[in-house]
Amino acid sequence: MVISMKLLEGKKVAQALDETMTKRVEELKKKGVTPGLAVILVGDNSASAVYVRNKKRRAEKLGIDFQLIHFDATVTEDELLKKIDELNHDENVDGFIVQLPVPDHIDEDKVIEAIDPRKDVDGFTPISVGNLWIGTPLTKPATASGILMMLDHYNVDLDGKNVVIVGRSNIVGKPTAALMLDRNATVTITHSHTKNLKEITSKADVLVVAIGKAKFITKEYVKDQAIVVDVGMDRDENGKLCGDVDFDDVKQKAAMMTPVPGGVGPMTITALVDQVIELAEGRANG
Ligand SMILES: Nc1nc(=O)c2c([nH]1)NC[C@@H]1CN(c3ccc(C(=O)N[C@@H](CCC(=O)O)C(=O)O)cc3)C=[N+]21
Repeated sequence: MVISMKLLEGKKVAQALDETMTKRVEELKKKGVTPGLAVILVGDNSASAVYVRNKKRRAEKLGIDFQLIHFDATVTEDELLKKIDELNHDENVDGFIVQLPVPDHIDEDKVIEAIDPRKDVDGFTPISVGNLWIGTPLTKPATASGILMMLDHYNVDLDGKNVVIVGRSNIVGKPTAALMLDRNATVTITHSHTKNLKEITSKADVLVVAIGKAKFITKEYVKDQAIVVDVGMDRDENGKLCGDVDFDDVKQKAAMMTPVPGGVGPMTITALVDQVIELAEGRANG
């Protein structure tokens, strides 16, 4: 059997987009503005540490001023809120994020609500979410935005397409639905209580999977010649990084697919730094 599936290589797309973003940063620096990104990391979740390291590497490669604020897992909610208030008022920080998850003794909603929506480069505050859904986004959640940037790069037209999203999280499923609706796709969000999941996913022209279950999606879930976007960051039975999609099984059927790693992950970071540069451009233009 000949497999003609096209790989959606997020890593390569990210590298290509880095070139234009580097030029934008250079232009800003000529105007005396250096884009600033800060990341607050609480505790030492090893996956978070890897993601944050990747963000730092990409930001610095582009000439963005990157600041990591690393708190011990025992930090109090008040100390964290104080730091957020400081960053809200720091003129050199165009945007910042609080890397999730935060430890259980900290109220995640309270922390997110404390972020100034104008600096919310994650797009997680209630104001940001509201603006996203009425079609006037201030900022866009990075993973959702990164997926769109990647599909655009490969000229995937979403207009009128049947999109099925597996997973209803605030950080991936819901914002991806909002952005794809805006592109005139017909969007269905499925989740752990969905009945007959296979029947629904196998009608998808574009299937986006963000459930955090290693290799859950096998070819029975996928329509012939579908486009499959895998947001999972899981570990397989050998401890190796893999996605929510059983890549080797599904590749016989899909027209296009993202690998893990090297797919959505690098695009998430691209979307984040793009957002920071955009805010800095707003600052430079008064
Ligand atoms: N406030 C907040 N904002 C986020 O955007 C956010 C977050 N919290 N918490 C966790 C998720 C996850 N996330 C990833 C970022 C980069 C990779 C990434 O670089 N992945 C590489 C490989 C990573 C590895 O080697 O483990 C790849 O797919 O090729 C993955 C996942 C951002 N998230």
